[in-house]
Amino acid sequence: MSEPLILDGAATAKAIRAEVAARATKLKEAHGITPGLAAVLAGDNPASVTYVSMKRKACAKAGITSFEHVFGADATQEEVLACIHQLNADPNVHGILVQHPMPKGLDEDEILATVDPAKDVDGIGRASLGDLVLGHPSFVSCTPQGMMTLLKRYGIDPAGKHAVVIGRSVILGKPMAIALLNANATVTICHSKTQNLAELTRQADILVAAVGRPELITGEMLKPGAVVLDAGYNRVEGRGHDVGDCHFESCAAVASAITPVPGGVGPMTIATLLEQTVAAAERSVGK
Ligand SMILES: Nc1nc2c(c(=O)[nH]1)N[C@@H](CN(C=O)c1ccc(C(=O)N[C@@H](CCC(=O)O)C(=O)O)cc1)CN2
Repeated sequence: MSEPLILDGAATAKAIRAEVAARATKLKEAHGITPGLAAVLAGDNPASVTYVSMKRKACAKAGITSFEHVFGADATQEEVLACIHQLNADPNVHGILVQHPMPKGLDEDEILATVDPAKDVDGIGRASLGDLVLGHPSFVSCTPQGMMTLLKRYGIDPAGKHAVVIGRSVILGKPMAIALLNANATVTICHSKTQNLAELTRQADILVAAVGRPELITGEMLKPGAVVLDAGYNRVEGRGHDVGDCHFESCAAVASAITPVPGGVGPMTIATLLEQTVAAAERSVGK
């Protein structure tokens, strides 16, 4: 097999962030508004703290104002819901993101369902997920939408292909499977109770790994020429960077195209969040 095409999420995200910045400037000039994104973080999960900080920095570079609401791990449901209601009513906030996962004592589903769907730029509230299933225009969960954008920008059309999605989380696996279905792929979803995983992954023209298990997928589990999208972001002790769900070297030896970790799907997540925030701000002025 020849060298695979590297689906360069870092470079693609950079281009998207420049487009977002231009749209933010235009909004400011034409309507006097600056897009605003509010992040709600509860608890002290170090990865979540890092991701919120990455989002803050990306907003600053794109001309988006960021607001942060940080709660301790002992925050009550009522406190967080009151914050969401306040953000829903704030005209300077066009997008709200609730950093996942919330601490155990909080009902994340209810918190997400309280976000105004017009501001659900993270795309994981009930209304947004419902719209995705119904095929209505909606904000889509940022990682799946980022992967769909990556496929599009590299000219890879899922129509008629067999896509196998490993993982069924609300944030990744389920919305990715629906997005691929909406793009006319034939979709199989695998999860922890799936029997004979490798038998199914070997049938995939497009394989999406979104399971949170470092290097679970190896080259021998792939069909030669498969397109591999690795949405894993596992922290593994002794490795200086996040580790994907796919074993990169063995998968790259078989795949026709593959996302690296880091530098693949991760940067597309944040670029999509910015893109959906600026879109929410544009909609607020009727654009
Ligand atoms: N409310 C949300 N919570 C979570 C989401 C989400 O989209 N919305 N996704 C993940 C984590 N995440 C953003 O929150 C995220 C993960 C990874 C990256 C990223 O760019 N990773 C880099 C590597 C970074 C590093 O090693 O320092 C990469 O892959 O190149 C961005 C965002 C869970 N929670």
